[in-house]
Amino acid sequence: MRESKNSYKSQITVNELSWKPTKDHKNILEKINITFDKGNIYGIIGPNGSGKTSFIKNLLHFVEPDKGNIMIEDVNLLDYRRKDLAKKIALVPQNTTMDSSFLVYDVVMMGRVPYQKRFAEASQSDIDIVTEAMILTDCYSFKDKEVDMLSGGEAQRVLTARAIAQDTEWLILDEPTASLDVKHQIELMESLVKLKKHKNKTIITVLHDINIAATYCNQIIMMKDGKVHSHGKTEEVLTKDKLREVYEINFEILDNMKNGKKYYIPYTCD
Ligand SMILES: Nc1ncnc2c1ncn2[C@@H]1O[C@H](COP(=O)(O)OP(=O)(O)OP(=O)(O)O)[C@@H](O)[C@H]1O
Repeated sequence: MRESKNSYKSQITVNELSWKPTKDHKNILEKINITFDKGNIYGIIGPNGSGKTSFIKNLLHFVEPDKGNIMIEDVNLLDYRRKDLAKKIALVPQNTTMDSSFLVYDVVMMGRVPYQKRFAEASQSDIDIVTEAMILTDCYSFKDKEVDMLSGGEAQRVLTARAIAQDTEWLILDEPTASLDVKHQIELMESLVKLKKHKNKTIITVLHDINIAATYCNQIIMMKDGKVHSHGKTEEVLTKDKLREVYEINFEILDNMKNGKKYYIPYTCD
């Protein structure tokens, strides 16, 4: 891993990032410039096909930029060894079905692989971290179930527990609430707030639900057509004008008396 000459920064910096899946394809991501600072919960929002998942794939080095770069704490993402990157950033993927007969407990324990020597048994610390991650995501009661027997929402919680067990400073989630019932949506988002507050994690999460983003994220990145349309503090980004420009629909914005945040109601003109 090559260190840059600059002073150490606790940031992920995305510089002029452009990406296309093949040489002849048009750009899916276009000149993205953004800095993620530690200690925040970032919500990435935007319409279908605006490039949110493609952006995340670049952040995790699943694909490589065509132009620009991504620096993680002053080191180019492309220079990280896979195992070192797995100790820095964990991912909760979108809608993954787990087609195997592994037990829930074993899948969550896979989050500890970057820290374990080959063929070594789990340490007491691994077991404690895995247990804590399962309790936080409400998976402990079905830890001995086979994962291919789980409902979509249960599977999503197991994958979240596995990412938490990876114990990284950065946690990236792609639509983590998509298949969860309303109670588990709230519980998952509250567990992310706890991870930020008590374990010093920085969260970057793709969300479709603007009200969930408004309630739990203190920073928003709003994408449209492969570009960052606007980014910054949640209430400064989630304005009627900006939301209309991006989603092509109107929004009524109310005060949410329960939590002091805003509440967003979409509506059409006719
Ligand atoms: N490997 C690929 N080959 C061709 N097109 C791709 C590829 N990956 C993404 N795209 C296209 O890039 C665009 C952005 O896709 P992406 O999945 O990043 O959007 P998204 O904002 O995450 O969408 P959604 O909200 O529907 O999940 C889409 O039009 C998609 O079809």
